[in-house]
Amino acid sequence: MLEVKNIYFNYNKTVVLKDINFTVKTGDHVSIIGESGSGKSTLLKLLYGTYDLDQGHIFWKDSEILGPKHNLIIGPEFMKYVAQEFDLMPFITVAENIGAFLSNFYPEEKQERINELLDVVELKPFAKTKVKELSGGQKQRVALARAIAKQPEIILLDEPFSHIDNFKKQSLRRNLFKYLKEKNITCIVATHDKDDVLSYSDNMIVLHDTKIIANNTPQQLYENPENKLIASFFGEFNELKSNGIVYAHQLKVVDTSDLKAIVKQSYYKGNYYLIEADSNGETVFFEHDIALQKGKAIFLNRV
Ligand SMILES: Nc1ncnc2c1ncn2[C@@H]1O[C@H](COP(=O)(O)OP(=O)(O)OP(=O)(O)O)[C@@H](O)[C@H]1O
Repeated sequence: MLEVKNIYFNYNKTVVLKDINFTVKTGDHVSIIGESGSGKSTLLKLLYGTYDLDQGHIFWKDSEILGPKHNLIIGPEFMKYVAQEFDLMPFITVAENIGAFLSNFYPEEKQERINELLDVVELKPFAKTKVKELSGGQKQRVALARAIAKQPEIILLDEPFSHIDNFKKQSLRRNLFKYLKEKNITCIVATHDKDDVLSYSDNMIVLHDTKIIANNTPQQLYENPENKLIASFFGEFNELKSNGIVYAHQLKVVDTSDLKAIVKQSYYKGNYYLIEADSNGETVFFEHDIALQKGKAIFLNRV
């Protein structure tokens, strides 16, 4: 189990994290979300022992994770951290990068392991390509494969798919999170993407204004968003005087209701339209299967 107890941290006297407490069970996946600058990357770096804490303690099982004042080498053996700027060796191949920290003692097993990892990140065709010739997204995939090569007990991922196109992202996300679950590797992901969270995280931690403002299952937070920050992470929403926070897909056009609105704009979204409307000076968003004429009066109800 990972235990984070009452940690405080500042950069040059600017407090970034205050009174942070949470635990993660072995094998669980937890995502950390929050606005840009809310301290997600800093928290991952603290979990890795990159900096000394101002206060508090971090434990993985019985080992305390300590910063550079106490350790010559940053990052404990059982933990891997994939930063936003991945640190690869550009002049050697993809396969060599992935195998760089694997033992040469059993060459056949080493090759098998590299092949397995190339499959997880879908880079088999690039095994012999030099890393300097890869795109940003391909490099990110090499960094992910290298991080899991020696099977850590816990992995910290900072925006792991940020450089990867949508076409590859879906399958890579499935492969990677499935692989980590199968191997019982605890995983902490800092992300802006709800798709990293909804299907794959056991818990979701929300950072805001130096503190944790929510820590619950993604389903619980999605279904009962306590505030606008949480709702906005999941999608387009409204804060209605009568109904509180309501997602756009929860409002439907009906024959009559107390919520009257005038259509302002229809946005094509593929399998639906997002409609922007005005209700007594308040902007309301809802989803509809066809575009609606600007100026049309409609009534909405929460479904
Ligand atoms: N090395 C540093 N020195 C000083 N301040 C820093 C340093 N790194 C980050 N900060 C500041 O600490 C705050 C938190 O930054 P952090 O990178 O942890 O946020 P984040 O939530 O990961 O943001 P993003 O989503 O944009 O990656 C920001 O205000 C940032 O400017």
